[in-house]
Amino acid sequence: MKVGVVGAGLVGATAAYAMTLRDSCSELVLVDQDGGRAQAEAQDIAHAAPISHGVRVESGDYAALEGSRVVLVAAGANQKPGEGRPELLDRNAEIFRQIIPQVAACAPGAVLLIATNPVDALTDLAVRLAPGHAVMGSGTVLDSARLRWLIAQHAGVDATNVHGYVLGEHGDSEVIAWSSATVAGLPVAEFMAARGLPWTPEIRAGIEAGTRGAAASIIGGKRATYYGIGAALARIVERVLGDRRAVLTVSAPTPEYGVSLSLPRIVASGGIEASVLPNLTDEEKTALERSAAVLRASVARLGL
Ligand SMILES: NC(=O)C1=CN([C@@H]2O[C@H](COP(=O)(O)OP(=O)(O)OC[C@H]3O[C@@H](n4cnc5c(N)ncnc54)[C@H](O)[C@@H]3O)[C@@H](O)[C@H]2O)C=CC1
Ligand SMILES: CC(=O)C(=O)O
Repeated sequence: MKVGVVGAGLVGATAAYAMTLRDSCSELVLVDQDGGRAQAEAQDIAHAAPISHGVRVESGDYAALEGSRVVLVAAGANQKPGEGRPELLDRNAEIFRQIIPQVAACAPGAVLLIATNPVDALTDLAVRLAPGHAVMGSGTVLDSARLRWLIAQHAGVDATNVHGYVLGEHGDSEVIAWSSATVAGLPVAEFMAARGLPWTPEIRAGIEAGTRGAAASIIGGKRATYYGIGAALARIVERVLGDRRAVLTVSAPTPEYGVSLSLPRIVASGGIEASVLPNLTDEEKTALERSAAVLRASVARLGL
């Protein structure tokens, strides 16, 4: 159960660390254009192996990806404070044109998991650059976790007992599917009423803003986000390796919308087995159309 990580920066290394501590795989290989960094990160993470699950952690070149069941791609520029994800598109697309064909050649049969931003457009690009590979982007798995955490904070319950999906773009146009969000199996408003907790349009708007603005807020404070995404990536990898058929809001080409975006998807060993569109209100459907239009414009810039 070998996993490759291309891009051993904050996100790639944190995901590798999360996979090591969670026993997500048996072997990890870190690849980066900065070979010294990949080697140092692999060594540092490997020191956690004897006191966790014994995962073998190494660094290498592209050829070392051979035999990987999943290759996580987290190489490329991240946002500076005040910068948006779309501003990374041209720089990171150029990097993808260099690295994805090498990944595809060296790890035939691997599922490619894209984390680099803007993740939806780069998922579309990776699909074109790695024909025959199953490709998915981390999409709104992180945003859905942020939403669930914020609702849980207000509801006063364990965040794992909150369910809810963020759909569409991993970015400003993302859609919070309130109509299908639940706490302890109840629609959010019903749970709050049952517990005597306030649930006003202002509280809901605050949770939406907290979900959508989380990355900017964290980047403003410490220049990058990596723990939440590291855990999200480890979770996705585990679900693929274990053929778990977990429902995760990963990003993938979506014919109905003509672009890669996030919907709840059943994730199995071969990648995405099926997509499930929750029942949406008319307002949510319109917002999802709008999000898809934003993404189509972004992909058009790449000439795809
Ligand atoms: N999908 C999501 O939810 C999230 C995505 N990200 C994205 O992940 C990406 C990585 O972010 P960080 O790890 O913080 O950046 P970082 O700067 O810490 O790491 C990036 C790594 O990519 C490597 N790299 C650059 N060009 C390369 C090439 N041609 N070949 C191989 N390696 C190359 C660099 O040497 C560096 O080690 C960014 O695009 C960021 O926006 C970050 C957080 C969440
Ligand atoms: C950086 C980024 O995409 C995030 O933390 O959501």
